[in-house]
Amino acid sequence: MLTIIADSNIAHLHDYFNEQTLNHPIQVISMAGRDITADALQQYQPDVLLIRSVTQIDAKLLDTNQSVKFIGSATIGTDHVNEGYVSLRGMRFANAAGCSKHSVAQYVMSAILQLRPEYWASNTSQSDKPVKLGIIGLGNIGSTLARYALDLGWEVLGYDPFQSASVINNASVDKVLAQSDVISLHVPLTLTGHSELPTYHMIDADALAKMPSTTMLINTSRGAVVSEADLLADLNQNPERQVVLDVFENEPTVSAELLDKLTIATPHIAGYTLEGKLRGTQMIFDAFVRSYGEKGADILSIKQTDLMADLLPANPYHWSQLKQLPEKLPQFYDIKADDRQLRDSVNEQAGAVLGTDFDALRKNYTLRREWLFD
Ligand SMILES: NC(=O)C1=CN([C@@H]2O[C@H](COP(=O)(O)OP(=O)(O)OC[C@H]3O[C@@H](n4cnc5c(N)ncnc54)[C@H](O)[C@@H]3O)[C@@H](O)[C@H]2O)C=CC1
Ligand SMILES: O=C(O)C(=O)[C@H](O)COP(=O)(O)O
Repeated sequence: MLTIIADSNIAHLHDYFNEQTLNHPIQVISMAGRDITADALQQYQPDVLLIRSVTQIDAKLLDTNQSVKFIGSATIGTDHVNEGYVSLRGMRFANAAGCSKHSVAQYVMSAILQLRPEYWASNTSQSDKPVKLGIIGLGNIGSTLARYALDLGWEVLGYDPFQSASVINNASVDKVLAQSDVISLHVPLTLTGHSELPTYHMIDADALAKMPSTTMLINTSRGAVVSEADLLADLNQNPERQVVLDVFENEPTVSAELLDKLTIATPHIAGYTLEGKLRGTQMIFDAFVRSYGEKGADILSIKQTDLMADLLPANPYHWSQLKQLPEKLPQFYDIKADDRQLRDSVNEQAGAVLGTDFDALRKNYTLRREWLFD
């Protein structure tokens, strides 16, 4: 019997991980990601952990455990996982790189075009001053976002010191900060000692001072990439600055003082489309199958399966159609509705959105559809 502990927010968990798909006796225990603790591991002795971003994988969770062999995170980000520790313990780890890259890029485009609809027409062929979109981090999401921007004829100013120079990786960080109309952050959260150029607080008072107050800032990466204290000070000085946050430094708690000053704020749902979440599950399922396959039939005999196509209903959302009819944007994605829900969740007494309410918004989120980029 194979025992799996899984975050109950993993989309279609039981469609993927069951005795038919795995051709093996299993028990799947699903629980809130924050409840996957050392005590839970002690109680169930799982072979496999399937998590999302809210479960910290570290010595505190695993030091006393000897049963876990595979950990799969159905997320792009891995800052919640101490990969060095996992590897030292001989456990295998997989994430879902790129799973929601279009979803996040579409969230960013929705935010920009909702706030500045005139940008639909502001392209290199129709204007001598096209929109300049600054992108920091040009991996899966940043480079996908660049494709949407270039498709609208915008200019991309991109900065990623770990990628080769290219048509989109074409600027210094200072140039991105000083010359962009909009800056969107797509870096992993990295800390001093773990990266040559850590991203923790990369947007601080110095960086904000380099950005004209007309520059919009969008953060969908991780909250701590932006210093919230410095952002608050900047917004007090430049109340006209438009700031869009999907992630927060003290997540799942969000300060009402900051929320009041943001133009759009959403509860970490930029990647929450049906496709984005399902792809995340498919990717960790595939990694699990590969991982156990390598260990040979003595552990499991697993049938390969690709359920995603079967589980997805027909998709009526085409980027090419939206470009023809920009007024349909709220039907494609009504970002303001997500913003309202977060603001309605403020607990006035606490002066904040409480963690439990933030988590509930995410758990009960109606997954959007990812537009077809054709
Ligand atoms: N809000 C949401 O719902 C979601 C948020 N995310 C976040 O977005 C992040 C980025 O995702 P991907 O693009 O798929 O990751 P990725 O790993 O494909 O790309 C990240 C890029 O950032 C670059 N980078 C690293 N340090 C940098 C620095 N100091 N300055 C500039 N660039 C730097 C890397 O070279 C890499 O090319 C994830 O790590 C995750 O934290 C991901 C999915 C959904
Ligand atoms: O993939 C990532 O990285 C993300 O930020 C996820 O979309 C976050 O979703 P949860 O794992 O917190 O459900």
